[in-house]
Amino acid sequence: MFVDQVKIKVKAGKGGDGMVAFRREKYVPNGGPAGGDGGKGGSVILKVDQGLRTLMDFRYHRIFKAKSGQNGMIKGMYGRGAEDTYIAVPEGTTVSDADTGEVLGDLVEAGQELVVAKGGRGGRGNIHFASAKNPAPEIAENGEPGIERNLKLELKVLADVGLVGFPSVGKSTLLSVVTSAKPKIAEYHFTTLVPNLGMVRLDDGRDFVMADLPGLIEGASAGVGLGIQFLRHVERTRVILHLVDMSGMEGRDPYEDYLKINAELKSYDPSILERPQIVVASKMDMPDASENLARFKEQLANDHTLAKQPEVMEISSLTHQGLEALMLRTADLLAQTPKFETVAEKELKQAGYYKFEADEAEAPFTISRDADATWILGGAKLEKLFKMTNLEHDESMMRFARQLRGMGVDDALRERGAKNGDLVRIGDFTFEFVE
Ligand SMILES: Nc1nc2c(ncn2[C@@H]2O[C@H](COP(=O)(O)OP(=O)(O)OP(=O)(O)O)[C@@H](O)[C@H]2O)c(=O)[nH]1
Repeated sequence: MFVDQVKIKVKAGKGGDGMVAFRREKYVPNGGPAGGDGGKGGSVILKVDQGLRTLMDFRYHRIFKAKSGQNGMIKGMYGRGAEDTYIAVPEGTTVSDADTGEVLGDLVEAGQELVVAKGGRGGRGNIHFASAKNPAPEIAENGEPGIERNLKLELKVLADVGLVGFPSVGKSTLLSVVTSAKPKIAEYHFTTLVPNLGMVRLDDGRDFVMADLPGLIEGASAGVGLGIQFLRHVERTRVILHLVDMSGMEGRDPYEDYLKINAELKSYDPSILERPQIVVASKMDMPDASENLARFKEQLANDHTLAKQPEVMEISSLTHQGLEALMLRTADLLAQTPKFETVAEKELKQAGYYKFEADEAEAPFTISRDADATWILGGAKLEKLFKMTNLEHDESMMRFARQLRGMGVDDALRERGAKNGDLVRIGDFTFEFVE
């Protein structure tokens, strides 16, 4: 419950290509190799931004690409590395690979970063391939391709403010008028079977997440009804708005209800009652409301069992009376109340749940055979090597052939029955097999 979820695509930048070039100096007809390396491609990095509370921004922006590195240049000059692309995510975002389901990490601290797609390494220029045997190599690597992956971001939205109160006191209605959430409202109890969550945005720029915690009835803390799930959520909220219906329509005693709800909260976790709580007198547009409220206040004042007198505010979600004042006051209380970790969060942290394994495991090469008898080579490592091969220079191609041999591709082909002159294909590039 309360999980905001979105799928995005990230693509890291390709490394810049290495260059094949030679020194051109006066009086030296054929200088040594002077092709520089390509710069590294930009990575895509997720970073916690504490100003964000939801994954809402991703509804409109789902594809993120980092820039490629610059190609190597003549005179041994390196290509410039591309800048990394940062994606701001809210605190508490869990990141997984949408295709494999593997969890890549939990972003739980301010400023925490997670590299989700590493930029490709720059290809080496021909400077690096010179040897005594081959002083003027026409070999250069292309840049390594950037990693591309589909990610699933999940956010267990933590409510800052919890609405509690008996069924039908007007919790969903209040939530719907002050937030963007649009809960169903109906005239029977337990309309809201899953907690509703909404974001309140104030004109002064402050915002907070408010949750309707319905189903809180007597016995909920003992596991009766749906209450217990919602009580668990209450645990996380920092400010509690306790709605008390002043209409008197349901023939209930508002003061009795108020005490019962507090007793439920207390038996679940006594510390909940120590958090700031505003008693919200609801449905103040109803004829008897003022009278009921006056009596309620009197009862409060005369109750000496209370540790302290609660703050009472009046609203009507129908006429919008008092709503703005209530939201401003709530934001003020939030600003004064520190965040705290729940027991579950502490346990997770102690278990060391940070993972940092965004690197792709490379599959070995694969061999298959086409209908026209062409051998097809595949596999992540092999395809990457191929992409990094500069096809314009025979020597670079020969280097690739050596790399394939080194990986055991030749042997594997021979084992499968490949003969001299058979066609072998990688991607859209075809060549002949030579034993
Ligand atoms: N007159 C009046 N009626 C209201 C007001 N707010 C809510 N109501 C009505 O009270 C009834 C119950 O409101 P809900 O918002 O569904 O109450 P709830 O506390 O969320 O109830 P549960 O989902 O059952 O826990 C509905 O018929 C609403 O139209 C108000 O400010 N004034």
